[in-house]
Amino acid sequence: MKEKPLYYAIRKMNYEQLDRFANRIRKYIYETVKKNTGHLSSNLGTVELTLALYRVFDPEKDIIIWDTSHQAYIHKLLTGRWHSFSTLRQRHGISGFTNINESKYDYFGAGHAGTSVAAALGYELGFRSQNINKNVIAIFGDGAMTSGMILESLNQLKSINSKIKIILLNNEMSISPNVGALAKMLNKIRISTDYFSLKEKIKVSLESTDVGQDIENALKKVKDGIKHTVYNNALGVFEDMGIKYYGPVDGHNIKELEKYLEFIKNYKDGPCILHLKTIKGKGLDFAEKNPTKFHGVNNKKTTSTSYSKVVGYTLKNIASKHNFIAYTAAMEEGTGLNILKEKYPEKVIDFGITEPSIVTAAGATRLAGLFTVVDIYSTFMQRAFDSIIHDIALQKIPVLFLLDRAGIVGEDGPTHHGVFDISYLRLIPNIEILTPLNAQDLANMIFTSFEKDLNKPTFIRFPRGGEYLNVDEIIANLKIVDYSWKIIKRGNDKNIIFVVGQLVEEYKKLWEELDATIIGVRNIKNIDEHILQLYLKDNINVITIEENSLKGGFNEEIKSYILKKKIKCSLHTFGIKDEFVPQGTRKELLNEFVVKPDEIKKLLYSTEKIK
Ligand SMILES: Cc1ncc(C[n+]2csc(CCOP(=O)(O)OP(=O)(O)O)c2C)c(N)n1
Ligand SMILES: CC(=O)[C@@H](O)[C@H](O)COP(=O)(O)O
Ligand SMILES: [Mg+2]
Repeated sequence: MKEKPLYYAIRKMNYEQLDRFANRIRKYIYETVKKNTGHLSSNLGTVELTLALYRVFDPEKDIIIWDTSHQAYIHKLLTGRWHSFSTLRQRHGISGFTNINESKYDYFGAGHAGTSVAAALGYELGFRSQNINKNVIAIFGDGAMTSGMILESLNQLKSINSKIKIILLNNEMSISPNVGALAKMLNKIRISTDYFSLKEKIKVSLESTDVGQDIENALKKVKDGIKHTVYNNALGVFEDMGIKYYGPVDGHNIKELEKYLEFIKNYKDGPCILHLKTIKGKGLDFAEKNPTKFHGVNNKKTTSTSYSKVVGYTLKNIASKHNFIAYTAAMEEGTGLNILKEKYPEKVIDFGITEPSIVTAAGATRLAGLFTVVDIYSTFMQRAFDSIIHDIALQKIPVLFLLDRAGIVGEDGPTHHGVFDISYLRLIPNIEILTPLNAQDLANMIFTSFEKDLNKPTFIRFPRGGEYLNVDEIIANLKIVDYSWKIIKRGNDKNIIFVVGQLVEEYKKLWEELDATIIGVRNIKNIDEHILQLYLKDNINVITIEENSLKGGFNEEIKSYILKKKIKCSLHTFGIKDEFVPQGTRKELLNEFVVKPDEIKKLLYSTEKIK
């Protein structure tokens, strides 16, 4: 049943009622993400803004574009998804991000950071050519602001005579604290305005005394200094680009927000930006104190050790012996590099959400003579495709790439599944793609890369998830390994199953059940000719299973080998068809879209299995 949007109702509320409603929203979001997983701190920081925004602007007519959109839950609640929000991030439920197929109020889908201003510009240019007059608003965080895409788009505003309205959410945080000069500049403005409100308070209580007067005078001098150096810088950056600057404004004061939103609504001379000071995690004490921990809430009470942690501990161990730099793109915690950083802060470099720049920089770091690691989620590495080809592979620079979250990620859904990397890497010459079979194998491959050094760019891909293991044992058992494929189980040689990477571990019970020979694939580009010669024969059933798109995937290596050698066998390929995988739990999606245990069994045990 279609729900009535709530944004009409909030226009009738007084400020007291709005405050109460804001609390109710916070509670609902918290209860939902606790149950379903999801993004907490960022949404707690946009409650008042979204309420004020939909009292001043009209989501029916005005084009409102949320960057990344992990903070757009309140937008969803107000635009007809209050009840269905209980299905957030579940299979067939409401997406954790904006999605144009979910609601007409979601004007642009997102999930990856930095696209909002480009999308706003595109809308504006499209409307302009059709003489349609609409407000177009882009909302992005201070973390997203430092991504190349936002900066490239801001650079265009004045020259195309844009009138878009920008809202900048400045909470000093990406997932971890923000990095870079722009973040520093914004933070300075926050401090200066905090100073102004502090000054007002002091003034009231001390004004009447002589001491009070002295402090007041001293503060005035400081204020003038700050005003000059800080405010001018802030205005400078935006206004020099031709963007009218308003702010900074308390992003949690609805009345104040409305006043400034009216300003930007009525500003018609060009592009403008409203700078808001927000608090990540606002309203829930534990989230305000630890916004990074509550950026993403995971409901799984698991004691397994994530592959990211295995990476962190392995690198930490290696760091006692090897000099190197590990680059991250704003994902220190997610990638486990925080573990390395605790002991070796100088070895971890966070450039923020700048994946292409990081890959290029890493190539040059390696040319400068230092072993270099780049640790980026598979889905975000898509942004760096040209850097990989043009800057790394073409020059054959031996950087070690760790592709975290390669495969199905689960509830984040189609924007975040890392199911294209085998395809987008397989076509690039000069590189190695490794697919460890389990946590120990992952640690060993990293260890080997350092001990033997690399002779070409090397990508190690591993999924979201982990194993029940003791990290100390993994570290104690580190050893140099080769990258050949492994016979996991010798069974019926008429059924040969090639399983790529960690699926060997995750589905080990299934492999035990099957009447088949199971081969663990640990290297995608250098196929193991020895194994293929031994096992691929006429009149057998061959199955490949990979957590990647079938187009361009590992299966194509086997297919071309079979064709080249003219082997007369049947080949069945399991992996992702030509489609985007929806959201759901990792397990349900793996069973439905990748491994499909029932189909495999049917294939092996059907009488017509060999064609
Ligand atoms: C291209 C890309 N890289 C990395 C991420 C992971 N990521 C999601 S949200 C986020 C932090 C964004 O910070 P900000 O825009 O300031 O939003 P906040 O959470 O602080 O409200 C990051 C790094 C992403 N979504 N897209
Ligand atoms: C919004 C975004 O891109 C990230 O916050 C992502 O949801 C992180 O997911 P992990 O929990 O896998 O680190
Ligand atoms: Mg932020």
